Amino acid sequence: MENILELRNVTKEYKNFTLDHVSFALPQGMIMGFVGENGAGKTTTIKTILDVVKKTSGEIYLFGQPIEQDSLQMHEDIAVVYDDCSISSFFKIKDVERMFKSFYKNWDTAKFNTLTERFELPGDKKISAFSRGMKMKLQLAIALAHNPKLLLLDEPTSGLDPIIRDEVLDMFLEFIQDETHSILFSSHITSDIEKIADYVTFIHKGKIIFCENKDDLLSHTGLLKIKPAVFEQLDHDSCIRYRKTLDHYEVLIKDRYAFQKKMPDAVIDRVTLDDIMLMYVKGETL
Ligand SMILES: Nc1ncnc2c1ncn2[C@@H]1O[C@H](COP(=O)(O)OP(=O)(O)OP(=O)(O)O)[C@@H](O)[C@H]1O
Repeated sequence: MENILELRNVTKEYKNFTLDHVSFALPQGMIMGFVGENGAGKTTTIKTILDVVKKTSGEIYLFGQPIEQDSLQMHEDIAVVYDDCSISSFFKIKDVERMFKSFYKNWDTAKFNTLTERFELPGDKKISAFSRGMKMKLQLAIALAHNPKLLLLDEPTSGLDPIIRDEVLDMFLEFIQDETHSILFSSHITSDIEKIADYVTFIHKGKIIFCENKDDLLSHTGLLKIKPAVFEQLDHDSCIRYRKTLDHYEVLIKDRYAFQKKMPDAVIDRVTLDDIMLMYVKGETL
């Protein structure tokens, strides 16, 4: 399987923040969820891929080729959606259509119209009168209407109500159906990532903590609650992080099936992405 996007040791140094040797690969036909707390470096990573932010060092490969500096802003095969809408607030939908039609060779007016209708975006209002959710839907319609191969989405579902969010997630799944399209999307709504992502990449303070197959991650990782006496005897290799509460310990277990064999009586709970992130950020290593 080819990688549609690959970052190798990408670094960006700001005064008070460093994107620190970020490496991960997104295979063709896959969706990668990009998670991390506020200020972890998700937007900076996405902007670095697009060369909107100049990387300090490292390599980025798109469609198997190293990216050419300054050539990406209007790349036909890439669409970007940021969490803030930069389209002129004086425009109406027909102006947006006219502008993007002139930018993109592969622009599909029929698709754009179908999407704006599906999203119930009003043709008679200026963008300035659009709600946050409406602006997000407009950006998604633009992104999908120029038939890109790679979608880079920064918080694409924030501000959308649950019904539209569900519809948008289904559209993302439709988008990758032919196995030649891929999506990298950052989100704080981890249930969205659990629902549609094939891979999860977790960034913390500018460093990649893991990039894993989502199903493997969620099925193998487990949460163990134990008394202090049992905690003292734990095999360190099985544990990722632990937290001490008033009367017991919570331990994030790397492979709950292997661990269960070693401790058949242990009760190991399934975890969510939120549990995993919380333990990595707040927990301690053994
Ligand atoms: N132009 C800039 N100059 C200096 N520092 C910056 C600049 N842009 C971003 N940063 C810093 O880089 C860090 C990472 O920011 P970034 O926006 O990438 O985080 P994020 O993971 O997308 O956060 P959020 O989830 O809140 O959107 C922050 O500390 C931010 O202040």
